[in-house]
Amino acid sequence: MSEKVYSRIIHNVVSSLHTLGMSEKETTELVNQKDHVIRVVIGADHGGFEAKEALKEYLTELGYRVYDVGTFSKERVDYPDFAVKVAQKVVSGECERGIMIDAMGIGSCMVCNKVRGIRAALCYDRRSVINSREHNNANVLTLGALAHTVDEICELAKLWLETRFAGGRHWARINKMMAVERRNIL
Ligand SMILES: O=C[C@H](O)[C@H](O)[C@H](O)COP(=O)(O)O
Repeated sequence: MSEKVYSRIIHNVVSSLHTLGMSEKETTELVNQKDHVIRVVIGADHGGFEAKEALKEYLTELGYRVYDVGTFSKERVDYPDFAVKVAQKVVSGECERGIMIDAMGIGSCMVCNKVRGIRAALCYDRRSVINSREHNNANVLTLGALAHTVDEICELAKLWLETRFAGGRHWARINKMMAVERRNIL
């Protein structure tokens, strides 16, 4: 079985267990087991290019398998072209998480959240990073290169990748959030 298919099955099974009545503690423990991040997809527009290059090196040194979907120069590009690639790698199960950097992080967040299955969070400090993982189970992080130094971007990305979903009361909210998405599709 391919890693992609396996990831999708695990995700669906864990989500269903809570819905079917598994206790919060058991579900959270199971989520934490599967919440181990190995593969991270990163992307950027021209504004985030330099930060993305530094982040790629940093995350690789930390031991992550990093997939870079571009952009690959400072030439002006359109952030939706890269944000959607990041989002697709996450929903396909090829990567557990995605990080997208543009000038302010806003446009990329908007694009990623239009892809079914994505919970993208534009974060701006350690507290928002932790909240986006513990409460919102964000699977894509967007950051603004103009809002941070490269070192800050690396630090925020590391914290985000290491912070686990808290489960518990947040499960019901995530399920309601995803139900909104399903209703919009129908
Ligand atoms: O939210 C969008 C991002 O901040 C973009 O990086 C930004 O709009 C790009 O603008 P410009 O083409 O002026 O560099």
